[in-house]
Amino acid sequence: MWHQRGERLCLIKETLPVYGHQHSGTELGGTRFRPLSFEVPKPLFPVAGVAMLQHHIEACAQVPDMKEIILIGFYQPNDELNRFISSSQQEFKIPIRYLQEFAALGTGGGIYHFRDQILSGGPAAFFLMNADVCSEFPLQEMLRFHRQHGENHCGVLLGTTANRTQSLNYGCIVENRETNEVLHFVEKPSTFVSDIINCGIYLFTPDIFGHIGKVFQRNQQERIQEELTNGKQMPEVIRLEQDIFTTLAGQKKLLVYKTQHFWSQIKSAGSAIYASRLYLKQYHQTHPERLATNRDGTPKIIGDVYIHPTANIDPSAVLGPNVSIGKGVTIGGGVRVRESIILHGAVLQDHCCVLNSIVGWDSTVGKWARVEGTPSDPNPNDPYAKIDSETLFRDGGLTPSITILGCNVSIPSEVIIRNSIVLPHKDLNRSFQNQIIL
Ligand SMILES: Nc1nc2c(ncn2[C@@H]2O[C@H](COP(=O)(O)OP(=O)(O)O[C@H]3O[C@H](CO)[C@@H](O)[C@H](O)[C@@H]3O)[C@@H](O)[C@H]2O)c(=O)[nH]1
Repeated sequence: MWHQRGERLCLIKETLPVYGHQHSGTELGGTRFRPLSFEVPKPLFPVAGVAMLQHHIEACAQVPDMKEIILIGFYQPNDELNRFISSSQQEFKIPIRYLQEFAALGTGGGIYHFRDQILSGGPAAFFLMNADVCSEFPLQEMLRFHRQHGENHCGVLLGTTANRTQSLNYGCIVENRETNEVLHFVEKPSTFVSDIINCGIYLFTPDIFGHIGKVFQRNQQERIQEELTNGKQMPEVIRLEQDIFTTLAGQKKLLVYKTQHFWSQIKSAGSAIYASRLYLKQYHQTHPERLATNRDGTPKIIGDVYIHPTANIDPSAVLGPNVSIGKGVTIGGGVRVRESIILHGAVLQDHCCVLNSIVGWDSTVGKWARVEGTPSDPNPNDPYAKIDSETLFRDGGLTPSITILGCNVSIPSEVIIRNSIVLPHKDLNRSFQNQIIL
């Protein structure tokens, strides 16, 4: 059946409220990503030089017979998203469409709502991915695994190993080690369930919609009742994890494919710097042309560095490791940048130093200034540690984290900005430490 129809499509789901406005309830579309998500929807934020979503799209485009990519969100499409879609279509030679939900329908509700579009063309299976993850996206391996395991199951979940404490922040999967069937699935349990966690990357057959449909019908009764009693209209929210996986676990319907390759969530701005490091490392195999090299008359490069071809960098600057320099950035003499993302149009004046920071679009860092943050990397001594996407505040204070300059911020010469978040369009006149500068 697979080969006869041979059609596949890929969905990348993301809740994309317009520029970080929040929907009630859950953390959606970039609240922990502020102030950067004021300027650009989180999935378009550049990680290792390209939009976060481009990494998903590149992985999909490499799967043979991939026919289409659909992006699902409830964000009003704007010029930036449209430009991204059309340039990606051209570059990767694959149709890409954006489907807008009328409300946040939940991860299962969204795909169920658009099931006719997803199933048009009779796909044998489709991938579904969370937009806020970075991964090597072993899609072809998942496909092989799916084929090897016959036709009874309706989904393959990508799993990875986490340590016991951090596993509680994810969907936890208990598997039958011989058959790889999912025996139990618990979303963010309060006590330890399993060290195999859900990566938010799935391969489904169309049968998944039968299972979502049953939950939809059941909820429909409750919705009608609610409407009659309270006059309130409730959207058809269905959570893939709690409402579908938990029920299907133990029924031989779901399998888990465990990856040894890199994977991380991208929830906070700090995790974008970590994700950049992972992708830059991967470029050695996939895109060596994106990595800067040491040549005469160019800045000194240490480790993995991405530089947009339009950036103007003084040869006496020293960059890296893990640095991404965006379009049109200007970097003066003697500048040092390490573990940072410099967004397009930013200017780093002579001899300034930028460490563990994100410098926003069109911001300026003055001469001899120092912009520095605290990295939020996973514990390097624990092979299964994941990045902690901490909340902004802990014990009444700002959690030490990377420094973020919003767009069009101006840092004067010879000041130090440490562990701070500076909102857009600020003209600072002194040093700051551990502050949110509004
Ligand atoms: N289109 C759409 N997308 C949604 C909706 N709700 C959430 N999403 C998107 O789905 C992704 C994950 O949703 P979250 O609700 O933020 O869940 P999570 O805490 O990241 O946990 C999920 O991902 C983990 C891996 O990163 C998993 O371990 C966990 O089981 C779960 O799937 C994000 O990209 C989020 O924007 C919705 O109503 N509509």
